[in-house]
Amino acid sequence: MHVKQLLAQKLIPWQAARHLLAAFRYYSGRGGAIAAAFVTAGALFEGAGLLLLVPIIGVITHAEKHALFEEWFLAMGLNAPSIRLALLVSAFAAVLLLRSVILFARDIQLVRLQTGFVEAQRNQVMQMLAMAPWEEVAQLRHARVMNLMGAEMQRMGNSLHFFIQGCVGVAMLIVQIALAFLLAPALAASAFGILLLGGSVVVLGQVRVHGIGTQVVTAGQDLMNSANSFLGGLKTAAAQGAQAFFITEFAKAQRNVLAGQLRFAKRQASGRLIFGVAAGLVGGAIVFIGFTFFQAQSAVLIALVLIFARMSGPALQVQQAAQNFFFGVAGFDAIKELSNDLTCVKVGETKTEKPVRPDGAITFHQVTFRHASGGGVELVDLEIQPGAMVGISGPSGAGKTTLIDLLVGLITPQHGEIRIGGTLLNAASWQRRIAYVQQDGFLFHDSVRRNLLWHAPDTSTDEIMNMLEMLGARAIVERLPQGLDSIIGERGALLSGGERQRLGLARALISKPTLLVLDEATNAIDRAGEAAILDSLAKLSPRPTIVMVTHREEALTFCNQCIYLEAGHVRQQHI
Ligand SMILES: Nc1ncnc2c1ncn2[C@@H]1O[C@H](COP(=O)(O)OP(=O)(O)OP(=O)(O)O)[C@@H](O)[C@H]1O
Repeated sequence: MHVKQLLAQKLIPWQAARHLLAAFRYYSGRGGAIAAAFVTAGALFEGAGLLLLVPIIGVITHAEKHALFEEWFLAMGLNAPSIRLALLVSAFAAVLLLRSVILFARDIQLVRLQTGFVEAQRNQVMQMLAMAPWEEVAQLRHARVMNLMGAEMQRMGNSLHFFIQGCVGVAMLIVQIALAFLLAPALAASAFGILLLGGSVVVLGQVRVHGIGTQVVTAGQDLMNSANSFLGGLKTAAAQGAQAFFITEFAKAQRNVLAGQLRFAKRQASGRLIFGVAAGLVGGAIVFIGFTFFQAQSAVLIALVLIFARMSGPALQVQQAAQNFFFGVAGFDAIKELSNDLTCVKVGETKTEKPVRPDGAITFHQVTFRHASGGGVELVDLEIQPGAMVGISGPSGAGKTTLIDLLVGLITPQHGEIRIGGTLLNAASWQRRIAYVQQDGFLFHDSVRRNLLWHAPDTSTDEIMNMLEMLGARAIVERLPQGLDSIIGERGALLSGGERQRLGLARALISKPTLLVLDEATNAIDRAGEAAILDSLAKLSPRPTIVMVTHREEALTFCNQCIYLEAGHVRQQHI
């Protein structure tokens, strides 16, 4: 009834566990078979060591001889106890040595598999995120991804670690049980009867921890979200003296994580307590039942007590492993959930495409794209000639960014079509010729040089400096302590907004794009500076096609095609 109830209520996540183990088996392949061989060998050597204890105790206590070894000793003509003991102890030491070597190799192989699997999962998620359609990625909470890549991956790794430990424990138990039956079948059977009865109830009651695991996943995401918001809004909060809000939010999220972890730790500790008590009771029961009902030989009785005492280790290991495994499976659930939310595109599907050379015009024919919110663009007709400088303007929410996203292939038209030189836009090949600069740029915590060469690693220092000169950024870089090799902080935090935008533009131009897209990419630069940059862009020869979104009238004077959008429709177009 108890088991049925657990299955019906899905308190134990069998399916998630099966998925995790299937993924692990697929990953580990031959390495898994090697690990299994080590685990088995380790358990067998452990058993061999225990088995040797019986004659050793027999010789030491001058007790009854055990038939298993006695026949062998007689056949070899070995009768002196000291010789027998020397032989047995040497064999015991050799077995222990071999066992230690096997356990060493086993542990290394298991850690290799476990960490390798986590690494493979991380790479897979990264690839999934990088290749998924932009509309889907745009909806993801960053905190969810960060929490998944850090804490949940770690927990999934732990879950596997404990699964492996559980397998090791089971292998040890099987050998020890076999040994107990070999030595005294009837006595071992009665001891196991007691053990199985109590053990199954305890184990099933104790592994119901998946709910706690899921609670910790949610709490972890909240914690990460809180930390993200804190870092993002720190300057605003500091300027307004509102840091207390972030601190309270963070503390609340942290309390939830701790509460989940504490609940789990309590469950674990109670499991250990129950096992401690049970182990003592079983040991006592063996001695009592063995002596009273089975008149067991003392050497066998001592060996059995030793075996059972040793079994409590692996048995506890199995129980705790099951708990930790199901607790950590929630981490794998979170990864699966993310992959369900994203459309998977294989890397191979895109890499083979040749970059498109848009010798002809870019044409939009009756293009419509509506976001889930209802905003977007509708029935847009456009033609952009190669080398044109196009300005897109319109009020906030008019659909300018949506139009740009369609142009660069981040989203696909729900109606109508976009053609490049007469061929339907193929995002994978088209995007390799595009440089896209946003308002807030995309600078990472690294040197100026590495930020600029992100897309064109072979560019020479001279070329970089010329480009910076053209964009009025040479002096900015020369002022920095290590010039091009100066670190510019997280998202370029050590530079001004205008300086960041100039570097963003430099990076775009260094990649020599066919289409340069500027989404309010110069709005933080003073008007004179912006005019100088746009003038330089207009004079580029050969000039890429430039499409820029801007709110500034002056910027539009540099364009030879202006598109005015309103409520998702092209209202005016001047060529
Ligand atoms: N990912 C999205 N999901 C849902 N709605 C969106 C999404 N992106 C944009 N929208 C909505 O679509 C409309 C057009 O947005 P878009 O970003 O294209 O406007 P915009 O002209 O670039 O505005 P702004 O000048 O303020 O940047 C807006 O109403 C916006 O709320």
